[in-house]
Amino acid sequence: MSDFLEELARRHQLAAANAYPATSVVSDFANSLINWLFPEHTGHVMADPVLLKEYGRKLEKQLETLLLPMQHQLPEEAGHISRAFMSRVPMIYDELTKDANAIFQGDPAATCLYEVIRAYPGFYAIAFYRMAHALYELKIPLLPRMITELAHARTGIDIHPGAVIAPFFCIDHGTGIVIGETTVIGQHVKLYQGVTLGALSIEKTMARSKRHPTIEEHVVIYAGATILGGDTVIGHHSVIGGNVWLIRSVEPFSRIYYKAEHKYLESNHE
Ligand SMILES: CC(=O)OC[C@H](N)C(=O)O
Repeated sequence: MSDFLEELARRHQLAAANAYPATSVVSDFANSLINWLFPEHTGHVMADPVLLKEYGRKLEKQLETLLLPMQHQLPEEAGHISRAFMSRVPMIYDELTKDANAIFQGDPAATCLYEVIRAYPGFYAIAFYRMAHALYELKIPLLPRMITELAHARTGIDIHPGAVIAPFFCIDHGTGIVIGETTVIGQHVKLYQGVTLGALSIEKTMARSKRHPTIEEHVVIYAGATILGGDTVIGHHSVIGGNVWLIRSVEPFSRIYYKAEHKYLESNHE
């Protein structure tokens, strides 16, 4: 056998030893959970409380089955983690209800909550993030990242499951938003498309440090702003303008705007 094929054989053996669930199985679980909590999302309604309870049990079993192949990498037994996750679901629901309301209140174009839940990419990305964050806190490897990447692929909104985001989080439009692993966001924060809450390009050895900014409550960040660094704190009630590049902290109630160096040229030609 050629060296190349031997190399591939080693890779496949290693992959078999690190058995993670198929992406489609993870996607099915994540979407089923959202539909259980918010039937508006797909329109698949289960009004009977008995059915709802059964569905909850089914989801718990589904998560346990999904975790079983990776049991040797889990801090606790798959069934225990699955139960622990399901006990957190009411809190996830509460936070998502607040997020949906914040999106509805924050966007004059939203006609009703149903529209936000059914059609808004921001709601979908936050829902997947909140689910992934709960699994991340339970120290489950890879799975949380798979879940946020499903939302990233669908919405263009990239939220790392490690970020800590308080409720009443509003994302309007959202395409191109990036929120890094150690970001902290307070209540009632609103982000527009293309915002990056990121890290400076630093050594891999700094991986466990706080690398991403802290955004205090009631901050609005307009399209295309880039805010970087673990020591960067955006004080509460600040407004950060579009295309701003910020790698330092700003006081509460700040107004930070991008000042163009070149004026637009106006043509007099007809
Ligand atoms: C969001 C971002 O800029 O992240 C940079 C890099 N992935 C890190 O986590 O440090």
